[in-house]
Amino acid sequence: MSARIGAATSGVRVAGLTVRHRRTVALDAVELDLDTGVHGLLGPNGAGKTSLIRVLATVAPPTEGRIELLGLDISAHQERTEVRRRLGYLPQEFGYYPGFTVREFVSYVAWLKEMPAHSVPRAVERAVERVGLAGRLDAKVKTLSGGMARRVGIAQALVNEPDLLLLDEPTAGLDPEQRVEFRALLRELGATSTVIVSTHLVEDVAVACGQVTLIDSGRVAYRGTTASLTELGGTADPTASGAGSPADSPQTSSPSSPIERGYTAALRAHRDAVTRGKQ
Ligand SMILES: Nc1ncnc2c1ncn2[C@@H]1O[C@H](COP(=O)(O)OP(=O)(O)OP(=O)(O)O)[C@@H](O)[C@H]1O
Repeated sequence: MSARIGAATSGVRVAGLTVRHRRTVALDAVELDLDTGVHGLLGPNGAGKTSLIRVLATVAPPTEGRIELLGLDISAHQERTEVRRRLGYLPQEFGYYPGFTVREFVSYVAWLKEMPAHSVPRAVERAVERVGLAGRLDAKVKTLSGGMARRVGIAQALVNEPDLLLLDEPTAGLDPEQRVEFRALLRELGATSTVIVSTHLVEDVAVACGQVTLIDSGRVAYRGTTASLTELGGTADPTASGAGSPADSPQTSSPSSPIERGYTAALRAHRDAVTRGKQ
């Protein structure tokens, strides 16, 4: 049996994770250690967030590196199968059979997760209730609005009460009221599970996440608590132009909020260190 990265039986342990898409290095020797709680994954477009979530969801293999999820080594077939039963995953774009109702679609995912048949009907109703769609259980998914379909995507990720929940841009398309409710749901889930949320909305992180990981050009640029990133923003120069083009800035309703300044300051410090290292 291969040596373990850590002794923990929960959370995420990643060592030397590299992901290449042809010649593009999407992740470059990433080290991560995440435990129970809600973890925000931030970073500019193309930073490598989706590549990371896809590898953690076991839908894409790493090019190099070791990954332990819930104490299990996902390079081993049996352990990977066990992890898949216990994780929930919302991809950035998810597909469904057009003829499925919400109930049928979420039940289908429960079946894929090999949940005991007797527990499925109640689990499906509970997951759909949690995303505020109880009244639409028997509606066809294709008849729902984009935001509602996104919530169905969140429901399918929750149906097995996962120990590890991976959400790629879950709030994209949600209206403000739904976003507020969803962030409360995230906090509730993070009390007992490891939840990783990739988002462009700094408010998602500020309100729902205890910890932040900032990725830039495939590397971890910052790891810390949401409070420490906000604090970093409190000491940063609010007039500083930041880490680069406006596309580097996360979306926020308050462009000069302390956490956004913290994001920009952390990114700039990381890039300065990378430049110094090259000199
Ligand atoms: N299938 C692919 N083939 C080639 N390159 C890819 C592929 N998928 C991703 N990439 C590249 O890998 C890098 C990381 O992409 P990734 O989608 O992981 O970033 P991201 O942080 O999720 O971006 P965004 O915030 O825009 O969703 C980018 O340079 C991207 O162009």
